[in-house]
Amino acid sequence: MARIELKALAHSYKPNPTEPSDYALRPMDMVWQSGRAYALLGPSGCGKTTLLNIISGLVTPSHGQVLFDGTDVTRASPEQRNIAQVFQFPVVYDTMTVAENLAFPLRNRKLPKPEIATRVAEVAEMLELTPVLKRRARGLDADEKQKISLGRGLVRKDVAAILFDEPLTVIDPHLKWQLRRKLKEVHEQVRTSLIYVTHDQVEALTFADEVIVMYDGQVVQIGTPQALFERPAHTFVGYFIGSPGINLLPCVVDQGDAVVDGGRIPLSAAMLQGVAGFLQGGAGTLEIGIRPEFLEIADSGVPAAVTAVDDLGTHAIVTLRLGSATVKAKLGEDRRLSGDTAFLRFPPERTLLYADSRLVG
Ligand SMILES: Nc1ncnc2c1ncn2[C@@H]1O[C@H](COP(=O)(O)OP(=O)(O)OP(=O)(O)O)[C@@H](O)[C@H]1O
Repeated sequence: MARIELKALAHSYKPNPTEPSDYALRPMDMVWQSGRAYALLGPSGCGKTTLLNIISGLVTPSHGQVLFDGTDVTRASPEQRNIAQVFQFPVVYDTMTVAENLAFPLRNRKLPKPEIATRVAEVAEMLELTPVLKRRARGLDADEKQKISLGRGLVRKDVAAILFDEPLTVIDPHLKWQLRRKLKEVHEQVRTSLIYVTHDQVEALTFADEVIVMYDGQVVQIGTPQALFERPAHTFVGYFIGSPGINLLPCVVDQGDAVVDGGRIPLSAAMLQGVAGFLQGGAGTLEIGIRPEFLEIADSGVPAAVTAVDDLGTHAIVTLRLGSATVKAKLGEDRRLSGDTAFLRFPPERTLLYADSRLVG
């Protein structure tokens, strides 16, 4: 397995890019540590597949370098980089048995037969394919075929990294959860470097040691699932991760408070210090961010009109109107609301400030 480094990497599919919007990937520097599981998360079109294909060698970047353990592989093929890949749709040989399919990458590398047999048995066991090992792939359903693809990705121990491009898309929803857990377990056993592309936050958060969130051709945050939830570095991360997403309220800063439409929210010294330079610039957008989980309904505070309460059994989502903005609060089942007006408290340690979409302080 390899430590993967991207140096001043950018990519445009256009021959003469000039505008930032001409780039599928904007300039980035990044290090992927050996042996970790990364999820590449973002909406459709943000550049995930382009980045994955640059790491694998299927696409040569228009700018910058890719290094594997310090060696420049920018122009090397996937075979030369020693990468295993699992795609969205199963890649299996229908006329071969499941065991032959799993053995294929090892036979290609001319491993001794006993070693191949042992490894195939191990991987089949991990993915619960043992009962069908002797069956031809042709007769199997899409779920089992994709498990074979996953197995072929996992079977070689000597790969630099295994790259997955939305591998669970074709899998039946009730099996997805199980396979995701399985992949995590397998990773804990093999500790190969894994990069897993998905647009599904649950998939990313349950699978990865670290999640890389992409938006509009840029990496906007790299962090543990907890960090992405508690301190989104960009408003997009706050909105994309969590359900419902983060509340964002346009504000101005006045005498140490954020003034929102409807009330004042005290800011910490660190936030005020962080935002000072931005305020001197005089232009741009400031927003208060708070997760629905952390917004409190108290006996006093910023008044807001309750517009809806959705009782979801274990908790309720309360929708409130604050000036011209709408906010949501997640309440435990022990909390009850009385009346049409609620008072909102913004706990300082949970309240975030964003300047032009970037976290301040
Ligand atoms: N071969 C190509 N030629 C030209 N433009 C491309 C090509 N492949 C991707 N793009 C463009 O590059 C941008 C990033 O696409 P990419 O497929 O990397 O995003 P993604 O995040 O993987 O999206 P999805 O989840 O839909 O696959 C998009 O605007 C897309 O239209």
